[in-house]
Amino acid sequence: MIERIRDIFTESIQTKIAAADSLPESIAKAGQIMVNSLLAGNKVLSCGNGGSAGDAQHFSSEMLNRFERERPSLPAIALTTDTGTLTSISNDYSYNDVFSKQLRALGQPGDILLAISTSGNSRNVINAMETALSKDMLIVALTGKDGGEMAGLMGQNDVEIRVPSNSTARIQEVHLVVIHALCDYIDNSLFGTEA
Ligand SMILES: O=C(CO)[C@@H](O)[C@H](O)[C@H](O)[C@H](O)COP(=O)(O)O
Ligand SMILES: [Zn+2]
Repeated sequence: MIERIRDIFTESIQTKIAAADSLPESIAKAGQIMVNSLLAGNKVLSCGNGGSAGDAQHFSSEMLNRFERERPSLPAIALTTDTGTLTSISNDYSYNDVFSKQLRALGQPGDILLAISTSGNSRNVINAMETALSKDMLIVALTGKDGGEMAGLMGQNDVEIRVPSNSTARIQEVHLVVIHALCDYIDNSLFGTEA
């Protein structure tokens, strides 16, 4: 068991090293479209299932509260948090609609959808992306594996950040680093560079 535990750390580190090689350009592009959207008075809406729901909320907390420095609150909404809305949309329509139905009400042209799925194949996240496209929002997709169906839905100005791994857990671990890198990009762009 000790060896298994060591292997988990080693795999996580190796996945992060591979991601440090392949992802910085797409993370910078995603950070810049988020900055442009925030400067235009827009916001970031985030969604995902399971561990990715936690990631969606982690991102919105860092926007609404703070990341690593004192600065004004930034506008973000996690679509994963309102149990009344989530249960009633699932009950009356379908779990596939839980994010897209909220987005139809809350999404504005120029807003960003942060769509998080390790497989790229979660139907409710895909439906949210289709709604975002129909509302002239931009999409930042955090994916893994082969990008799934989500990879085929990206518009010209959208950004997919695909973690080079086939393991859901390892992909999630890198998604968290990506989220922190996006927060760092946003804070440094909007409020000045910090060491
Ligand atoms: O956290 C984990 C496993 O590490 C799970 O909760 C995982 O997030 C769930 O199986 C999700 O439903 C997977 O969805 P997705 O990442 O493929 O979109
Ligand atoms: Zn997990």
